[in-house]
Amino acid sequence: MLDVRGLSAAYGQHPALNEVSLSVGPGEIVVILGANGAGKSTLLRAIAGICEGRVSGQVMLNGASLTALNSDQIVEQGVALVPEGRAIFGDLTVKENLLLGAYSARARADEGQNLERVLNLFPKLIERQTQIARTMSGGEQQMVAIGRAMMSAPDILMLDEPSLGLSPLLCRELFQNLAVVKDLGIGVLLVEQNAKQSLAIADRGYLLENTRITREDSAAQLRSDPSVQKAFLGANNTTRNQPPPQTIETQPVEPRFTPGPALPRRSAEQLIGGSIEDLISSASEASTRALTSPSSSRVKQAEKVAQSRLESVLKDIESAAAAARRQRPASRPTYVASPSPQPVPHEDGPPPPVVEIYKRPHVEVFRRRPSGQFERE
Ligand SMILES: Nc1ncnc2c1ncn2[C@@H]1O[C@H](COP(=O)(O)OP(=O)(O)OP(=O)(O)O)[C@@H](O)[C@H]1O
Repeated sequence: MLDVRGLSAAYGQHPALNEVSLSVGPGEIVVILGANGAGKSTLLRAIAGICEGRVSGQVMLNGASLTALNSDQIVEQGVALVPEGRAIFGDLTVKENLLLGAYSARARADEGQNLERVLNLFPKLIERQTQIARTMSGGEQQMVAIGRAMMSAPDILMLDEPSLGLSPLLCRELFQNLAVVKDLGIGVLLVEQNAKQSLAIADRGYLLENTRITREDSAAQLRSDPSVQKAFLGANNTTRNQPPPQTIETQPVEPRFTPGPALPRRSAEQLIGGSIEDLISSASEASTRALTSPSSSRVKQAEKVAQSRLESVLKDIESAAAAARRQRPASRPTYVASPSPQPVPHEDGPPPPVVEIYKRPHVEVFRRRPSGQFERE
C-alpha cells in the first residue's frame, strides 16, 4: 500500500504541490486528474525521488518510509515510474531496454521470470526483442517503457500521461494492459488527461487543482459527476489542455508550506543502474549492428535524400537572407547597451513574472561515427 501524507513541492518560490495526501492499495488503479500545470508530474516525480524542486512530507510503502531514500532505493523498495515521454534508450534493442529495468537487487534474481511476465503482458514484444527501440511506433515504445518499469517487479507502478500521442486504438490497448497489471496485484497510480478511458478502468480518482487535491471519490462517482464531466470528460469541456484557472502572481509568493530537506539528487549512473561507459559501448554495438544489417543501404539512401533536401533548404535560406540584405536601408538606428537590464514596461500593468527554471546542470554529448560507434565529444 502506497501512502502519501502532506506532500509538498516547490521550485524556488513557486509552489507546485501543496499538502497532497493519497493512497494506492495493492491491485488498485488510482487516477489523478488535473489541468496542465496543476502539479501532476511533480507529484509522481516527488514520490519517485526525482523531483528537481524542494520536497517535504511523508511517502510510505507497506508501512516503511521512503521519504529519505534516493530514487534507486525507492525502486528497490517497489515503486517504479514510467515518466512522461517514455524515456526509453532509443539506440538499444527492446530486450536491452527491458533488461535495464531489472537492475535493482529485488528484481535481478527473477529477471527471467519477470521478462516472461512482461512478454505475456505485451506479446507484440516477443518477436521484437532484437529491434532497435527508436524504430518502433509510439505505442510499441510505450509498451517497452511500461515493460521496463515492470521488470523492476514493482508493488506500485506510476505512469505519467502514458496515452499521450497514441492513436485511439493504441490508447484502448494501453488501458486494457493496465487492467491486466492490476490483476497481477500491482497498485497503479496513473496521471492522465484521457479522463474517459482512465476512469473506465480505475477504482478511485483524485482531482488535483492548482497544486492541491480538491476531491477524492470512486471512479464511478467521478464519471457520473456533471462538474467532472464538464471539466474532464468532454461535456462543454473548456479546461482540458488549457492553463489552470489561476491568476499569475507577479509579487514574490510566500511559501505555503514548511520546506523540508530536499530529496537527494542522483547521478546519471545511479539513474541507469550501471556505468555510462557500459551503456555507450552497448549502444555502439547495437548501432554498429543496425548499420551493417541488410537494410543499412536503404538507410544510407534515405540519409542522402535527407542531406540533399537539407542543402536545398539552406540554399533557400541563404538567398532569402542575401535578398533581405540588399533591401536593408543604408542608415540603421544605433542601439546603446544600457548599464543594467531594465524591466520591459508593460502597457496593461506590471511586467510579467520572472519564472525560475530548475534543470539538471550536467550534460554530456556523444557523437555517432559513420561506423556506428559512439564517442564522447
Ligand atoms: N523543473 C522545473 N522548474 C521550475 N518549474 C517547474 C519545473 N517543473 C515543473 N515546474 C512548474 O511546476 C508547476 C507544475 O508542473 P507539473 O509539470 O507538475 O504540472 P502538470 O500538472 O504535470 O502539468 P502537465 O499536464 O502540463 O504536464 C508548473 O507551473 C510548472 O511550470
